[in-house]
Formats: sequence, C-alpha cells, structure tokens
Amino acid sequence: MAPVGVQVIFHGDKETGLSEVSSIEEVAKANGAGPRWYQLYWPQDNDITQSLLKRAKENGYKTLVVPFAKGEEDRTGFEDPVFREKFQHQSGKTPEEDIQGASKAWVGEVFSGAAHTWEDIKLLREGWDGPIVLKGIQHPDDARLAVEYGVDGIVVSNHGGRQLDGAVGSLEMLPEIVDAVGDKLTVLFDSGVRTGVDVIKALSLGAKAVIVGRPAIYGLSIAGKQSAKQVLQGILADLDNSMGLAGIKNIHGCNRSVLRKVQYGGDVKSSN
Ligand SMILES: Cc1cc2nc3c(=O)[nH]c(=O)nc-3n(C[C@H](O)[C@H](O)[C@H](O)COP(=O)(O)O)c2cc1C
Repeated sequence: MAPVGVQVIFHGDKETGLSEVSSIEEVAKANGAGPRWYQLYWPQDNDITQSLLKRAKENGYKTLVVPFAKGEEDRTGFEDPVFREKFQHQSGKTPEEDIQGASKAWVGEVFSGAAHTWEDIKLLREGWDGPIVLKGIQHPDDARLAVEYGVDGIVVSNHGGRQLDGAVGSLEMLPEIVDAVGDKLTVLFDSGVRTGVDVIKALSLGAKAVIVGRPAIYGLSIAGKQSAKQVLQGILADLDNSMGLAGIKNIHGCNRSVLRKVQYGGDVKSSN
C-alpha cells in the first residue's frame, strides 16, 4: 500500500481508526507484529529530522521512505517533542494554544519548497541504520545517483501524475531505470496499478514489487478499513487469475518475454 497522507479526509478509520491524526506511535501499535515502513516528510531542521527518525526506530519501523514530492497538509509535527520544544521556545505557546502558528511553522519545516540535496542523504544515514528508499524516481540519472549515495531502494513513481502535469508515465520509464540500476538496488513501482495485469506488466519490466495507492483509498472512502482491505484482496485475486490465463506459473515467470510493446495507429503522445 502506498503512502497516502491525511487519510482522515476520506474516512474516520483513516490509518488506524484512532485519534484525529494517527501518530508514529499509534500506527506502530495498530500494526502489532507486522512489518512497518516510515515515510519521512523531511524537515529543514536536522534536530527535528533526527527526532522523527528516533521515534520511528524506537517504534519498530525498519525501512525509511523518503518521497520526492510535495506533501499534503498534516500536523504530525505537533506530537514531536523536539518540534514542540522549538515552537514553544520561539512563540511562548504550545502548538495546541496556537494551532495556526504551529501549522505554519510545521509547513515551513516540511513543505517550505527549499530542496534537500543528495549530500543530505548522509544526514539521514546518521539517524537510520535500516534500508532507505527514495520514492518518486523518474529518470535513470537520479536512479544512478541513488546508487552513488548508498540508497537501498527506489520507487519508480510519478506520484500518480498528481504532482506535475505532463510528467511521463512511470511505466514508460521503468525499463530504462531497471536497466540502469536494477542489479544494484531494489526497484519498486507505483502509479496506476489497478488490476492484476498491471502488476504483471510492472513485475515483467523489472520491478521487484508494486505499490497501490488510490484504489485502496477509494475502498477506505466507501466503508473504511474493511473495504480498503477488500480492494487489495481483489487486486491479488485478479493477479492470480490473470497469471493463470496468461500461462505464467509464478512470479519468476513475470519477465520481459511475456510482454510486447504495441504501437497503435491512433496513439498520440505528448510530453512537456
Ligand atoms: C490523497 C493522496 C495522498 C498522498 N500522499 C502521499 C504522501 O504523503 N507521500 C507520498 O510519497 N506519496 C503520496 N501520495 C502518492 C501515492 O503514494 C502514490 O505514489 C500515487 O497515488 C500513485 O499510486 P496510485 O496510482 O496507485 O494512486 C498520495 C496520493 C494521494 C492520492
């Protein structure tokens, strides 16, 4: 399942069905013995970054996902002790006493528009000993830089085409990126996976796994976590069925030999 921020806007069950915003700790508790990945909205302030990483580590998150995108509004910083302390020091108020001011301060931290650099990955390494995955890679050169900076995995993703109008489809870029770095780090894929055949295509082009975003959220919107789960189960069942129909016996059978690229007469392509 893809990282999708602020799920409370879709259904009261949201990430955990607990309080208004599900914190690092609440999600961990709800996840029990399950494996967990932590997605970092990367603050400008390194103390706050390290505090978030520490909380994630202490709560059993093993993989760090760093998105290359603008995020949705959130208030996850309000629970962070280092953010709270710094905000209180500057404003003389707690985040709860000045929600507007604290929201502004948090947005300034994580969505200020100031870019982090490849060198900054080293700062993340200081506070994280598990795998680091960069999400939103769309160019082989960036994939090569990810290898150079010691990243363990990438998600080839255009964030579902919601961030940059005219961005090339992720599936178009997947084979080129797999050819560039597929033997050096783990390549995952998202953006547009809706059916079993979509999964087969991405795996066959070299992704090690696919991630699903909006379909599960559409399910969540209808009847909460139970229907989100049903959507994911439906995609898995469709994968099983489609592999059977295509004569693919197992996941290893998903490789480029099962695919053909067909250009139809009426196909029109554009790129910004
Ligand atoms: C409402 C919404 C919120 C999202 N929030 C995040 C986020 O916080 N971090 C992130 O990396 N991607 C975020 N995404 C992007 C998804 O993780 C995913 O890359 C994208 O939706 C493409 O997958 P899909 O076509 O299966 O939806 C969000 C997507 C949606 C629709």
